[in-house]
Amino acid sequence: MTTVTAARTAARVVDAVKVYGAGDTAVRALDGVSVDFPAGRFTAIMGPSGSGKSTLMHCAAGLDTLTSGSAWIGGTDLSTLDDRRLTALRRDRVGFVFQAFNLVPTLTVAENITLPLDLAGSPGDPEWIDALVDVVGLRDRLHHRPAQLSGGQQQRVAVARAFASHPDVVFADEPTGNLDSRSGEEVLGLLGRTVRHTGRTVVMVTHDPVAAAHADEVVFLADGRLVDRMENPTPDRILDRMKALEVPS
Ligand SMILES: Nc1ncnc2c1ncn2[C@@H]1O[C@H](COP(=O)(O)OP(=O)(O)OP(=O)(O)O)[C@@H](O)[C@H]1O
Repeated sequence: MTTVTAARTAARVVDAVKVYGAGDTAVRALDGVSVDFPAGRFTAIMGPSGSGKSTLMHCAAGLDTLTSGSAWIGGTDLSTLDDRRLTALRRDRVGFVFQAFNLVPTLTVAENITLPLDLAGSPGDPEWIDALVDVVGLRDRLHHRPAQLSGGQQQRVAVARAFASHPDVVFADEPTGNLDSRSGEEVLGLLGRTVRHTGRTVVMVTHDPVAAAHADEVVFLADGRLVDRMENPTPDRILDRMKALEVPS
C-alpha cells in the first residue's frame, strides 16, 4: 500500500480518465479530471446529464476503477490495493448514501445504523454513535423498523449509518432523489450540520441546484472535464452556471 503524509484532503483524483467500452463505441466519461475534496467540507458535484458525475464519484470512492490516473482516499492510492484491501478500505474509511435508502427491513433503526460495524465485527465508538443518533434526530425511533418511518426518516438512518464508522469521507449519490422537497431539505441540512459539527467530509452528486447550494463548494463537470468550482454557492448562481454549461458552444 502506498501512503503519503496525511494531507487535509479527504479524497482526490488526479488526471482521472475513464473510458467505457472500446473501439467505435468507446465513451470517454472522464477526460483528465483532477479534483480534491478537502477534509471537513461538504462538496457537491454538478454538471449536465452524462457529464461524468456518477463516474467520478464511483471512481473516487473505489466502487469502480479508472482507465488511467489515480484516485486517493486520504494518503492511500486506491490502485495499489488488491480487492480484499479495497473492500476493507470502503468498509472502514468510506460511507455511502444512495438515492434508495438501502436499509434492511427486518432490522431496527439502531441495528441498521450499526450494521456496517457489526458486519466488520467492530464495536465502533458508542459515544460517537450515540451523538450521531441525536444529530439525525432519531432517538425516539431507535426500535422502529424502516417500514414504520417516513422516507425522510429512512434517509436520516442511512446518513447515520454512513457516518457510523468515522469514515474519512461520505459519498452521497442523489440522496434526496426519492424525497419530497421538505424531507429533502431536512436531509441536506443534516448532511451540512454533520460536516460542520463533526468535521467529517461529504461529497454529493446532485442534479438539483437547491440541493447543491447546501454544500460549502460546488465543482462543475461538463463532457468529462472539471470546468469550474464555486465557493459559498447559492441556487441562483448555480443555476446560472448550469445554464451556461448546457448551452451548446
Ligand atoms: N457502464 C457504462 N457503460 C458505458 N457507458 C457508460 C457507463 N456508465 C456511464 N456511461 C456513459 O458515461 C458518460 C458519463 O456518465 P455518468 O453516469 O457518469 O454521467 P452523469 O453526469 O452522472 O449523468 P446523469 O446526470 O444523467 O446521471 C455518459 O455518456 C454515459 O452514457
